[in-house]
Amino acid sequence: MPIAMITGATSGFGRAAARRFADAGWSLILTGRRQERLDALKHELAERVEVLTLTLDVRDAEAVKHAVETLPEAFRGVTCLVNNAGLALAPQPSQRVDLADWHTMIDTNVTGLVNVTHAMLPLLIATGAGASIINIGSAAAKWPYAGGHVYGATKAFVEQFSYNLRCDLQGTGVRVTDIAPGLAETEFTLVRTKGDESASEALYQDTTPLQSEDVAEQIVHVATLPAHININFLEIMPTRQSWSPTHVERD
Ligand SMILES: NC(=O)C1=CN([C@@H]2O[C@H](COP(=O)(O)OP(=O)(O)OC[C@H]3O[C@@H](n4cnc5c(N)ncnc54)[C@H](OP(=O)(O)O)[C@@H]3O)[C@@H](O)[C@H]2O)C=CC1
Ligand SMILES: O=CCS(=O)(=O)O
Repeated sequence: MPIAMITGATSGFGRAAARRFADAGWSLILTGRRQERLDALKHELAERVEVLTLTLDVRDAEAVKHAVETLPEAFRGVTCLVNNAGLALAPQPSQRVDLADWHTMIDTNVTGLVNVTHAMLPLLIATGAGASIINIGSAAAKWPYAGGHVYGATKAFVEQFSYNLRCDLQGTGVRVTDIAPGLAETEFTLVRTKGDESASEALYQDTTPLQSEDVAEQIVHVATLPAHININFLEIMPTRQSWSPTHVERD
């Protein structure tokens, strides 16, 4: 059976992708910091598929390296790495942001993603044809908005890193895709606002955001394409989201 390793499997897209991969019969390596959520997901899925959970903070390069190096033999033949763990913080304008929040986004969305990718490359290259790395970027990589500051910039990194990685991996059979969702209803806004449930509810109210399952469906679709096909970039928005005009300041 093919194996998917998913970072950030305790919530949102990552958890939905775990369920969707399980529907397709894939074995799973599920990671995140919240052990109890990993346990619950393993309990849910382990009757159907093989599941290994790793309590892991992607920002900790040594811990990531050690976890990958000590993967049990049965889980080393990874077919798909889903680099999904990530977050936004500080929805306020740059001039009112705590520097620590910018660092946390960079440490997670950029450093964490490269930590996991670097550790996993030998395994994915050993798998070869049909293997893939799916990086979860964001529409915020391309479309600026007030309060997007470092978050959008980290996702622009994810997009360009994905393309550059593709160049290096040419000839190995390993594919690379940046999936860039727009507005999606997960715990994302609760994290961004540090627990403001009313702000989270207000953002998704009276519209039709993407759901985790919509993004999970695309992740599994990309991972299960024939080995000769590489989707480079896949931006997904709700039908009810499009682009705003630029803002003009007036007296
Ligand atoms: N929702 C949206 O509108 C969009 C989200 N995205 C991106 O999708 C990805 C998933 O977000 P989403 O599902 O929406 O949000 P959630 O908050 O629901 O899930 C985020 C996941 O990331 C994990 N995570 C966060 N920090 C770390 C860390 N340091 N180490 C390990 N795992 C971590 C969390 O696990 P735990 O806390 O247990 O560690 C959790 O499982 C993110 O990269 C996000 O930027 C992109 C576009 C749109
Ligand atoms: O990546 C998340 C989507 S948005 O909140 O930046 O639009």
